[in-house]
Amino acid sequence: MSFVRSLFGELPRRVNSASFKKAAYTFSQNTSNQTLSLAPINLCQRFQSTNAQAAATVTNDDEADPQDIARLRKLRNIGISAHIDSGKTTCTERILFYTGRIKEIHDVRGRDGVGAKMDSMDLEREKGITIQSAATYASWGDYNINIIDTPGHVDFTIEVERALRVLDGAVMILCSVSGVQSQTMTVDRQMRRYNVPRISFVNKMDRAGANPFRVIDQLRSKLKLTAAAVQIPIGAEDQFRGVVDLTTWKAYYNEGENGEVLAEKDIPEELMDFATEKRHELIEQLANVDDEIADIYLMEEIPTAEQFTNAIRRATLDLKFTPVMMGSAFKNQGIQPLLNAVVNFLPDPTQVTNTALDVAQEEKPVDLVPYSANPFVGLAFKLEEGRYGQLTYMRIYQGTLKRGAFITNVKTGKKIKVPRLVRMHAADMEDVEELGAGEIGAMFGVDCASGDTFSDGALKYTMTSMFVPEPVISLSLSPMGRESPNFSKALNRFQKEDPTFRVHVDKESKETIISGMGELHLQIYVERMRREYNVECTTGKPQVAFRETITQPAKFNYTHKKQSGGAGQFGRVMGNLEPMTTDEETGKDVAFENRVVGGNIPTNYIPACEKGFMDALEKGPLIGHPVNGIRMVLEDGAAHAVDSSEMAFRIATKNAFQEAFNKGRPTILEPIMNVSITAPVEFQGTVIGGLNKRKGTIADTDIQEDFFTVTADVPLNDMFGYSTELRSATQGKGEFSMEYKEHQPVQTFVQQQLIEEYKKKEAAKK
Ligand SMILES: Nc1nc2c(ncn2[C@@H]2O[C@H](COP(=O)(O)OP(=O)(O)OP(=O)(O)O)[C@@H](O)[C@H]2O)c(=O)[nH]1
Repeated sequence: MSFVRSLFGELPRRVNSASFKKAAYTFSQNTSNQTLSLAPINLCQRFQSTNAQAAATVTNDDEADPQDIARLRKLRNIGISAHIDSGKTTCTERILFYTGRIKEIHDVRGRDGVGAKMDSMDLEREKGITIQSAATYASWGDYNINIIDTPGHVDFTIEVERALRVLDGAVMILCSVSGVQSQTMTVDRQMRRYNVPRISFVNKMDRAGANPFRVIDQLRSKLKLTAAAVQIPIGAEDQFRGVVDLTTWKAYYNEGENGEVLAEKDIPEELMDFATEKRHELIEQLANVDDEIADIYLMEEIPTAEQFTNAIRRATLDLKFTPVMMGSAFKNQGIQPLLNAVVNFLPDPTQVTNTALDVAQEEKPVDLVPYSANPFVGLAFKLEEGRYGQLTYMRIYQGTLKRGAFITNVKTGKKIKVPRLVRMHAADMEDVEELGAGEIGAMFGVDCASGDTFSDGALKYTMTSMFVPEPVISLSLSPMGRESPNFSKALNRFQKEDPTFRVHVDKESKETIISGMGELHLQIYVERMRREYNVECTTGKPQVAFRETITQPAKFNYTHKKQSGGAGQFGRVMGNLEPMTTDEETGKDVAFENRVVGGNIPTNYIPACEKGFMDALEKGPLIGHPVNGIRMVLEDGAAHAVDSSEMAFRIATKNAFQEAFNKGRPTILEPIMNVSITAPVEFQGTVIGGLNKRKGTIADTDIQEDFFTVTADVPLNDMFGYSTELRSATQGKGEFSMEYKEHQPVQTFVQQQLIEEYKKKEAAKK
């Protein structure tokens, strides 16, 4: 049973590929910076898809403003995702430097104490990790690139999800030594979920043990991607000096103090054989996914640079191929060629079909048509508390967003004026008058929740929601000293910003409980509470987010009666409790169904029964954790002409639920984490022994050079204190990461233990 739910379920977002053969790209080579500029093309086939037309006045290039088309062709919205510490922030920093957006390079945890530009939160700079994704844009040649730097730590997965939702393409960064790591797999799943075309960048080519071809093998074997190197390295490890581009058949070296000069030279003689072999491999891989290259391959010819580029672009957009680039961000190598790859191989906004649901037409899916002349539709994909109030990040899917214009929040129907519009550059911003279709920017002073869709007011479109994982851990939280209104203000703000961060007040203990994706996730909010809202808090012990459910159906027949003295109470409910799997369409795994006929329970009491059901879900009978995976079917009942009331039926249903629950072979579910550990091989036995002790199920082990990687499924409840154990078991040389996999029933004896503990706790309260 899956307990990961999306709010409204997912709609496919796909790259429109069917028409690529007809709408072939023609490239002309621009030798100065090696980017290939796109000549005008006719893409009219793309939007003659079945359901797109309603909202668009402009549906194809022939009708569109040529200037708008030219702007769109030169626009890229990309995300940079990877396993933690692979160098995303460092890469982004270099991109900003080479594109002239920043004048100096400041490294992550750099000695200059400035920190990377993209890590703008104090906490990020201190910890050297990226927590919030920051948006920025850069110009490369005459291309505009919007970049979202995403965090790598699993606790911040929602940030990655959000970024991928609104981006058209992505760069997946891998470490040349560690290759495909646990988080790479998470990112891979996310990219597949949102059909995001990607290029791969093997970073840290300067590190000892760097081997990009081993990484490519892993992309093929572990992620099942058709991947091939578009470059080969010149020199290795600390002798790494540049790359040979297999498509242009030239060598490129970064020269100058900060690698700002990209020198093009002939391929060194000693690399000719290897380059030829790898070019052959590239052709072979492309031939498998592209007809034009297949023909060339059969004729034993070598594609021209243009043929290569067109084919790589086609296959990448078609999600059939990932080109692999390589370099060292830290040593300023290979970043300009990566930028060229971004503009050459990743789609512009018109090449990605984004779908919305038309609320006015029973949520019929409609394709959005990204021309600026069309009616406005945009998605608020991220909120941030900025220096000047709430900052709302917006992706414009069609139409134009103008400062001073009125737009409507489709969910609430509220019309708002856009007071201020900016383009983001990490914590800095630039005011703009308008943003066209396909752009990403931010608005000030707009009250909304993350995930809200805005339109011109006439269109009632809602964009598909984002995949929101269930929280796995919770903490009790209370402000130290005097109550401050800032406490609840901060909690409200954080919940609006982050759907994986949840807050509720335990009805009995009156404690505020926060839940999220991991200890670090929650710690960061506690810390932000202190720094940004001046509220110091104490926290309870982290608790695993258990769930309760039943495994077999059970009948209920319950009468709530209090008819002696004063106003009486009477309500009788009869029916069934049933186990329920997640409904694919709604994403829900709890439901209340009313099948009462003949008015045995008057219809005006049915909502009260449903409320009683919702009350019961909050606190399960076994250990007081929320109940999931359950349907309550109300079939019959009875009411009393005088004594029945909403309250009586609400109580009756809640009690009926609890009674039936205990008859339905109830079970406790716990979050199982997918844990991945890497350490030197000499510690393999100890590490695996440790995992066994923690009830881990080993899924895979892999040895590379002197390191082994083991992945295992381990109950989160058994992972407390693991980082300390791993550190001492591996002399500080082991690393681990974990990601939520699913909720699964706990073992019988664990269930007994948990119930005993809960009973004791409850008894102590009395
Ligand atoms: N040797 C070497 N180190 C690098 C390279 N790129 C980044 N690093 C280092 O790797 C560490 C992590 O780099 P970041 O850029 O913070 O990585 P990140 O992926 O953004 O990290 P998170 O945001 O925390 O996930 C830093 O100490 C960098 O200096 C590289 O090309 N070579």
